[in-house]
Amino acid sequence: MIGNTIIRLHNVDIYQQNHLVLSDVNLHIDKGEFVFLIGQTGSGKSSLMKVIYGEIGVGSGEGHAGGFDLKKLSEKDIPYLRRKLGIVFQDFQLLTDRTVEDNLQFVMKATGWKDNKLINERIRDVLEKVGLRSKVKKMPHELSGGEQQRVVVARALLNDPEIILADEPTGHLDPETSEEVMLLLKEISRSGTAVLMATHNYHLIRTFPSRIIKCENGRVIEDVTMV
Ligand SMILES: Nc1ncnc2c1ncn2[C@@H]1O[C@H](COP(=O)(O)OP(=O)(O)OP(=O)(O)O)[C@@H](O)[C@H]1O
Repeated sequence: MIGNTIIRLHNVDIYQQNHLVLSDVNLHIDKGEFVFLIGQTGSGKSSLMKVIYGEIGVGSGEGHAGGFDLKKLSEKDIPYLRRKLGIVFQDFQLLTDRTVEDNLQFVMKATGWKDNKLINERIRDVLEKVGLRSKVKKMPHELSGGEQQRVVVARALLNDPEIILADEPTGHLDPETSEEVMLLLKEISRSGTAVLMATHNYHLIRTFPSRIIKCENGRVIEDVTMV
């Protein structure tokens, strides 16, 4: 991949089973960009993200993410691709039976970290970034919804990803807490990690003007202007 490009899809058709969800997708995301992904329910936002993290294959066209050629991706490449992507999805919440620290440690061990000293340092670094250093020993139920979501963002940052894929990260949060999480994601993009955030929350889109990509009628429209 050339220069600062993190994600590049060129003429890609995206299928769920045998159903063509999005055709002829062209998408380009650079280092440190913040991009909203919008579109009605069922328009293909999650499917697009699944292509980027290797859960749905690229058939026609070309796709690159985090330095990987998505067309040539093998099963054994997938964990390495995912280390370059931070994933913040609603169906990937914190494990409720262990502390914040143990949640983060669990992911690190699963992604190949071995040195306990480095693990502890990294956990404290990412919690510092999301403003939750003091909550390291707390159980998820001892945190507010917004704090839990910030821990999920911290977990996504553990492997210093090139991009965070966030699918409705504020879906369950009240307006004020949604803005807090949004500010955090914006700050993360300013520090160089791109963010692709699927949302239905037009208030956030108006409050935090950013580049917008839309899934509509089986197509991806790049650079939509909102009024
Ligand atoms: N596992 C699956 N098998 C078959 N079809 C699926 C599967 N997952 C999604 N689809 C279909 O693919 C289309 C796009 O779904 P997708 O989840 O990508 O939409 P979305 O824009 O993310 O929706 P939402 O805003 O509700 O999350 C829909 O028609 C959906 O029914």
